[in-house]
Amino acid sequence: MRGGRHVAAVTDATFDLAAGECLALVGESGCGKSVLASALLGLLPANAETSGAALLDGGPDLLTAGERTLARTVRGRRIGLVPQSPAAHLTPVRTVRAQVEETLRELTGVRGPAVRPAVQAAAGRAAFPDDHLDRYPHELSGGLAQRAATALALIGDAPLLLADEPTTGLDRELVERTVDELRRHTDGGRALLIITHDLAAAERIADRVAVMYAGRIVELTGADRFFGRPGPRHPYARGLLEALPEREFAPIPGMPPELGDLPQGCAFAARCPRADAQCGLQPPFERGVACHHASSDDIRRAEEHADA
Ligand SMILES: Nc1ncnc2c1ncn2[C@@H]1O[C@H](COP(=O)(O)OP(=O)(O)OP(=O)(O)O)[C@@H](O)[C@H]1O
Ligand code: NI
Repeated sequence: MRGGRHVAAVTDATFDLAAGECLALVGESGCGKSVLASALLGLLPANAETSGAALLDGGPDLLTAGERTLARTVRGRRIGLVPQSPAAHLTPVRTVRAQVEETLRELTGVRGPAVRPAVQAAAGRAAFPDDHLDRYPHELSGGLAQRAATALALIGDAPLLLADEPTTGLDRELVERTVDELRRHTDGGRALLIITHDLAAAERIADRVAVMYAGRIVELTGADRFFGRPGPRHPYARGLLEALPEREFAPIPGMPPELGDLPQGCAFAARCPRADAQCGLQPPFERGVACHHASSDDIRRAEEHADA
């Protein structure tokens, strides 16, 4: 950034995603979720730098692949994207129908009289109403723009679908419908990375959950363990769950640190009830969690279970 300042938007993110699997990426606003997803598609802003590698099914490294490769063979075909701000990604001067038609022609080869029913089918997958297909993006509510973007992203049946907050602006019933449709995407061995603030949606859809905090994945675990027993091991991940209205409804005190000014050690220490001197060192990510106290927590929780 200006003045030589750097923002560590994503650091040491390591994960895999198997065919047929859904991974939910959660964490509070600004922790780097969208940057992580954008990096996989070569859609980072021009001032961004990456290192490391991202491999999809033996293809080229997505982080170093050229714009031509990404545009011709990756985006839409190998990796679908439901963008976080659909209104900004839809082409403003063309109707939803025109955009769905173009995507269908490009990705499925459908032609002639088959196009019209194919457009309706594609719209229907994302619960986009037929009678709004001839509208322009600016004529849509936020929720409808979201559904149009989801319909477009599903068309290619790409082996990997990235869905960045795909349920923003939808009511609960539509959230569940959308989430179930996205889950169906994983049938037949396709993978789904869903980014969401909505832990109920994550619980409904995910096989595994990755929790990000201040640019790092701090916990990565099975959804059953995360939402059920024994629960998350990282204090931040536990705090996220406890903040839910249907649980403790207790917000995590304090604010996340500035990504341009991160502490040396654990970035959550300043807000963490368990923090001690050890936390001045960056905890390694080991066995699914980055916390110096995770293993003592496991023991304590096991003891509590035994008592109960
Ligand atoms: N190219 C850039 N230059 C400067 N800062 C950037 C750049 N890209 C991302 N950031 C910063 O990195 C941080 C992470 O952003 P990101 O959009 O990934 O968060 P997020 O987890 O998706 O949040 P939200 O839940 O609000 O969508 C933000 O603070 C953002 O301002
Ligand atoms: Ni985001």
